[in-house]
Amino acid sequence: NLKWEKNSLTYRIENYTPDMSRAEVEDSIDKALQVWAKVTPLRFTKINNGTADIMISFGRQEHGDFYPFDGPDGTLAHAFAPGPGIGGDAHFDDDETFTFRYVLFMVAAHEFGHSLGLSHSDDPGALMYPVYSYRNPDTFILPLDDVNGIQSLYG
Ligand SMILES: CC(C)C[C@H](C(=O)NO)C(=O)N[C@@H](CC(=O)O)C(=O)NCc1ccccc1
Ligand SMILES: [Ca+2]
Ligand SMILES: [Zn+2]
Ligand SMILES: [Zn+2]
Repeated sequence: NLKWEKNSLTYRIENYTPDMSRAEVEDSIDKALQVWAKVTPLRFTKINNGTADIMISFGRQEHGDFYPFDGPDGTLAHAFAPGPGIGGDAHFDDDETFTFRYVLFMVAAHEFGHSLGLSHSDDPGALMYPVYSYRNPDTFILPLDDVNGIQSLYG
């Protein structure tokens, strides 16, 4: 598992989805990062220009890397393991509707698990389980499998 060799990470939201207001997108992203910050020494700082460790963007189909998206459903997003350049970046498929069908907070929390070095879990209750399942963002508690995973890297 590749991991970040520093606890203070920057992130930048490069563009927004038309599905939600900018404030809602920023709030979802912030809350998704706090899920991981709560159980590690990691701290996240938002920057509004320049290159951040975790660059966050919405795109559809071919969007500049070798992993084109696939239209509605299927792949919802992908993120790259810790490292320079594209490492840590998270891309969200803008052909998804990130409000009703898929809650951005849930997808982002999962993607940031990858951005921090986690791969998929075979525990169906885990956030890092490969398939999306809705959980209420206001009452969401990071499952133990994910806590163990992230603390094995940054604990
Ligand atoms: C092979 C990768 C690129 C599949 C991709 C993924 O896992 N991204 O992290 C993805 O979008 N997976 C779908 C499920 C699938 O394509 O079968 C998904 O729901 N990912 C978002 C997710 C998964 C679990 C919890 C919350 C969100
Ligand atoms: Ca898709
Ligand atoms: Zn991409
Ligand atoms: Zn995933």
